[in-house]
Amino acid sequence: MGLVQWLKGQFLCHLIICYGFLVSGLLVNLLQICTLPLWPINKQLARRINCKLGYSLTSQSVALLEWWSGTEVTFYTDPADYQTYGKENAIVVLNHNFEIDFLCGWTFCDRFGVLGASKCLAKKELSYLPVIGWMWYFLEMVFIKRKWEEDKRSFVQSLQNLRDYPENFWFLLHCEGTRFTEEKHQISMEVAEKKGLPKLKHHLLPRTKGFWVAVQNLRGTVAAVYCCTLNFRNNETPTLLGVINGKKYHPDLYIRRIPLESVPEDEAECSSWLHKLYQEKDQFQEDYSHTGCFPGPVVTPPRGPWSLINWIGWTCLLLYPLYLLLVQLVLSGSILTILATVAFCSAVSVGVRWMIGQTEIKRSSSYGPTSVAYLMLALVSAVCTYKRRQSLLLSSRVNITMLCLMNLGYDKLISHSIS
Ligand SMILES: CCCCC/C=C\C/C=C\CCCCCCCC(=O)SCCNC(=O)CCNC(=O)[C@H](O)C(C)(C)COP(=O)(O)OP(=O)(O)OC[C@H]1O[C@@H](n2cnc3c(N)ncnc32)[C@H](O)[C@@H]1OP(=O)(O)O
Ligand SMILES: CCCCCCCCCCCCCCCCCC(=O)OC[C@@H](O)COP(=O)(O)O
Repeated sequence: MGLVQWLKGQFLCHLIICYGFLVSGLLVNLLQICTLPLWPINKQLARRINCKLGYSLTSQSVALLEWWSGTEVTFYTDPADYQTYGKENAIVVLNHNFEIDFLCGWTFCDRFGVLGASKCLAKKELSYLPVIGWMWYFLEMVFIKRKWEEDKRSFVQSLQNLRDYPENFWFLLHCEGTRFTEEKHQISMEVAEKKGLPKLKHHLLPRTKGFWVAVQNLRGTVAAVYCCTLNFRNNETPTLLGVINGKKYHPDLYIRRIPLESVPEDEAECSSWLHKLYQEKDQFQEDYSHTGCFPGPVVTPPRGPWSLINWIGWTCLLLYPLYLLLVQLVLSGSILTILATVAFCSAVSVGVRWMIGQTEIKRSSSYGPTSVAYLMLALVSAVCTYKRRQSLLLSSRVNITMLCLMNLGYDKLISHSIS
């Protein structure tokens, strides 16, 4: 292992990275608050400033991925479509299997100059995330509780607000609504079976309402749907901690541009259209698992220097006061100052570790399969692991129990808990 690679694994380096991200993030949040008085006077200017501030923070993670870990996303796309990227608004549909899929998405945004303005349909919990979540609030991200009756008004309103957005933006939708786990996949395929839809091997069944509402409300604003399919070579399971440790991953991203006019307006037709799209995406993933590549030529724009320049700029700016503080600390020899510094470093480290935890699939929400069905499956897998020899017998027993419950009229309860 080279010296540089060794350094990338050191806690002190991680502490400096996290300190820079957290403190610059809080400063960005503060500056965003300062734009509040500008909104009623010049809303478009306030939005543009927020895009720049957003870029300044988000691009740090792009720099971390591209320059620190050396991860290079390979883009597969039609060269004719490539010409339009970054020059129009788009709805992006992306699979949700990996802990760093948002980072790879940001790289794509950065390469085409839409990183500061990029948006997504995100679960409400993410809006409370310090630094990132607070920043998103000012960038007019759309947050939902994933309960349609409670969401529909604010969802439509947030989409309508984007109609006069002053910068080109991409609006990311993970139609699966949650990250892929084996349990969720199993339940989701039971729903597919009930609905008479073909089973998917690599995706959860997409939830179609959000996509339809987004398309309907953004017609005339958005020019196309970008169907994006992400996978990693050699069955890599990338993590944000891996990236921070300087581990290099090999993501492949296949992008297809679909003009918005070809998406049906009628809700039922749009829903079938999306299901068909996911069946195609599933086939791409299946082919990828055999061939190790996506269809279409590789067209990868070169990585730009700006994310790195911005990152180095912030780090230098913030390390200087930290350096002064440390010198002061050594000179003073005061136990109180030393304790305060240790407490501060610990808080930074714990805070960022907690944020990183939000990206981990093992901490994924129980959205989708819940209560009865989910608990049953969890129970089955736990028991199966513990008592391997009896696993077949037990799982079939639980399946029989579920069938009995359905026959006893608990069908509604089970399908409600599934949804
Ligand atoms: C590569 C390029 C990248 C570009 C990047 C650009 C920008 C990046 C910017 C930021 C990056 C940040 C990344 C952060 C990511 C955060 C992502 C998230 O938070 S994902 C979670 C939130 N998002 C969603 O949930 C979106 C998907 N969901 C929907 O759209 C839903 O429709 C909904 C709006 C939430 C409403 O859901 P609801 O369930 O109420 O309604 P639906 O009609 O859709 O579904 C009901 C329907 O589904 C059936 N059902 C039941 N169980 C299941 C199941 N387990 N799976 C599938 N379907 C199920 C149920 O029977 C109902 O059927 P029916 O209507 O027939 O009765
Ligand atoms: C220089 C940069 C340093 C970086 C230091 C690390 C900082 C930590 C960054 C935290 C970034 C947080 C971005 C959160 C995005 C998480 C997206 C996500 O994966 O959400 C999950 C939802 O979609 C679905 O939720 P589940 O139902 O699966 O539950």
